[in-house]
Amino acid sequence: MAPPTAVVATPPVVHPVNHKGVKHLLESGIRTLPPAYIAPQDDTTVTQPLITNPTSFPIIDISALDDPNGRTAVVNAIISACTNGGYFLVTNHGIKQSTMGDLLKAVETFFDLPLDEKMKYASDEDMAPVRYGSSLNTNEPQPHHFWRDYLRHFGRPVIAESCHLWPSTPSNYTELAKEFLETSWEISMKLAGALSEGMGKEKNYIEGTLGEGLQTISCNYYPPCPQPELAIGVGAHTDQGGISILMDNHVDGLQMKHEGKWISVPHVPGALVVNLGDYLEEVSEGKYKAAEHRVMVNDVKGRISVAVGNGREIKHYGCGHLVLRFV
Ligand SMILES: O=C(O)CCC(=O)C(=O)O
Ligand SMILES: [Fe+2]
Repeated sequence: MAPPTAVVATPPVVHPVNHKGVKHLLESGIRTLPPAYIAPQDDTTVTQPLITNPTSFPIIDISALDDPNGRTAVVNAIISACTNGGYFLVTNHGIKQSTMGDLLKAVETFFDLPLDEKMKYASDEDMAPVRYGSSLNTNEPQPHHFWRDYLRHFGRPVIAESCHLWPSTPSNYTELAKEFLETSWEISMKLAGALSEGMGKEKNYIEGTLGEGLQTISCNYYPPCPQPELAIGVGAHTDQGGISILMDNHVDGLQMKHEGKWISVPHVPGALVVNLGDYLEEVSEGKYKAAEHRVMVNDVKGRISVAVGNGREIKHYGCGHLVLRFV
């Protein structure tokens, strides 16, 4: 009898990160996807029925949260959405629609800058105070890349000390990003109040566990992709932090997973997308769900999103410290 043949697993091919980004790659004239961008089929294929009906997506008007008569109904809606899937759309949240539009425009202008300008913000530090990059926020070798470029920096607790490091072009970026970060924190804390009540705790319970807090803002650009069925903008993941608040330019792509099915997030003018991260699931002992989500790409129109993660102070992340380099 022949001796059994050992089955040796082939190590995954790892690719160095392309710091210059997907937009630059596209502008170099590629017509087909470089192999490094081909995602495993399970990540990209729609294996489960995809629900696109906007009416099945929770939309919560939070204007009555400060009104003693209307508060209970809003609190219950927030608790219900966060117990079921950990995501919802929020309206009447206090961020002006003009601020949202202007910030999306400023982000688009940033990604349209010549590569040299953007590369001024490229960094090898995961925790650099500002970072232009592509794919994931890491320099570790990756089996495949995501079809996404990003600009990422911190808000709380270091806005005042670090905002002079943020992109100076376009000139209105800093003011708009500051406003979006500060208001996102206020909205998150209102939501955290409702969620604390849902846990039978004082309104400020969750906020009290965050210490001085930590905010990251990710401005994401997903250019049109020559072979969108092979690539993924961002693979399925949950956010690490507490409450993430996101807006986009109404180009499809973001999907939430609910009971094994991917649901496309609908576009409602002026609304923000809220999704809970791992910490909210942890602090609520599983009552609230961290929402698994991913971003698909298309071959027609670039998607831009701005996402703010609002979470616990940095010492809880086990990932070192903010590297505040004053350049
Ligand atoms: O761009 C999006 O819609 C989502 C981005 C995202 O999930 C993230 O930055 O964690
Ligand atoms: Fe995310």
